[in-house]
Amino acid sequence: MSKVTRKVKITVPCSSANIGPGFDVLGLTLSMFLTLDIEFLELPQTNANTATDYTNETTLDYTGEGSESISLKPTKNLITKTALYVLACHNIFGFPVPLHIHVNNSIPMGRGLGSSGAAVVAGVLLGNVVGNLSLSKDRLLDFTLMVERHPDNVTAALMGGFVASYLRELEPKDTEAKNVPHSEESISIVGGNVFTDNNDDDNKGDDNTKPRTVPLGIGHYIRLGWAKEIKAITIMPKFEVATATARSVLPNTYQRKDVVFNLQRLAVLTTALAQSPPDPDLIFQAMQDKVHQPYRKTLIPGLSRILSSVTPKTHPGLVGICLSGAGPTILALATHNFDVISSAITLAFLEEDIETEVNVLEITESGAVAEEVQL
Ligand SMILES: Nc1ncnc2c1ncn2[C@@H]1O[C@H](COP(=O)(O)OP(=O)(O)OP(=O)(O)O)[C@@H](O)[C@H]1O
Ligand SMILES: N[C@@H](CCO)C(=O)O
Repeated sequence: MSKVTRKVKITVPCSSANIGPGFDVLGLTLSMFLTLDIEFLELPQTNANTATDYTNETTLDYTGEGSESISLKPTKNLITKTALYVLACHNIFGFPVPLHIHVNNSIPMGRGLGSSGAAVVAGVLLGNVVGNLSLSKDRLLDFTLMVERHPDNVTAALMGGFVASYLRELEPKDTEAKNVPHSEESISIVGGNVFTDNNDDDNKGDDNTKPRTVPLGIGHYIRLGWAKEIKAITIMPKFEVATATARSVLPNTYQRKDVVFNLQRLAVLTTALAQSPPDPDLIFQAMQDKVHQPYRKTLIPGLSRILSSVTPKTHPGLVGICLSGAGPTILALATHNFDVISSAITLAFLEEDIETEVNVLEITESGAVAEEVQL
């Protein structure tokens, strides 16, 4: 057994994105977490002076959601390959010390609760800690946004609370860099450099020994107010919808009236959710959407019926209802009557032969944190 020289704990909250009309804009952190317990192990005496890459000596173990499917290979796992990418961007190729990382994940995958965003944020924090990079939170955001290009989940998971964000438009040379891992496709890392699994030919002529420079200030965000009375009920169907699939059903162009519909509601919603006491009728109407939910109903049986039949009038206590992220989870925002509201949605899914898991979650103020743990 190698001696443990340092311990760090990383905690990242789950997140619900879009909140109705705020497609790729709004994110809200909720009290369900991904944690990493990282042990730094003593360098082996034999090669302490020569070796610099301890990726192969780094081990992962994993409990919780995804324990049966997630790769424990540091070069394959989304958390560790994101960390390796951040290190490579700072000319550190591979983990500079052997690590043992225990991952405990409570965030179900492919359900619209930001599991991939949390994994990416955890990976960026891991790279920052292991490489002693001392990056600011704003700079950490740049790296997360290179890996997950829609900012809603990752910005909320990193910063915490109810957050609106947008991306600076990037040059094609930045977005096409082949050494950037992507949270929504299969990739691998060879010798500290990242390649896509799918087509090795894509990498020909691309110099992967030189890390790309990550542009500064990719993401911009603002934390919004949240009325303390409003809690989040998540009604999570027991099937997955990959974000990539849920994005593939969306159109490439929209009619002006649909865009205006969403913009009007989004502007009202960002303030309405901060007002105390909340106005259910205003919020419910402001959470309507014509940009993503109508197209995703083909992937989620019962979605249209649930969104139109559970209202503040039929279910007092409800203030708003929407698809959480890319789905299939339904996010019901409510001040009281949580059981009645969640039962109605559970029943509607059961009528489609779909079982669900219900949670009443708090909105977390704090985003991702990395803390030293006393030995
Ligand atoms: N803890 C984790 N460790 C490693 N990989 C993870 C982890 N969590 C998620 N992933 C990866 O992310 C994928 C799920 O990402 P996807 O974007 O499809 O769903 P989601 O993030 O849960 O949903 P949404 O983005 O709508 O909130 C998983 O299949 C897995 O590849
Ligand atoms: N805004 C994203 C969130 C999912 O990650 C979407 O709806 O596709």
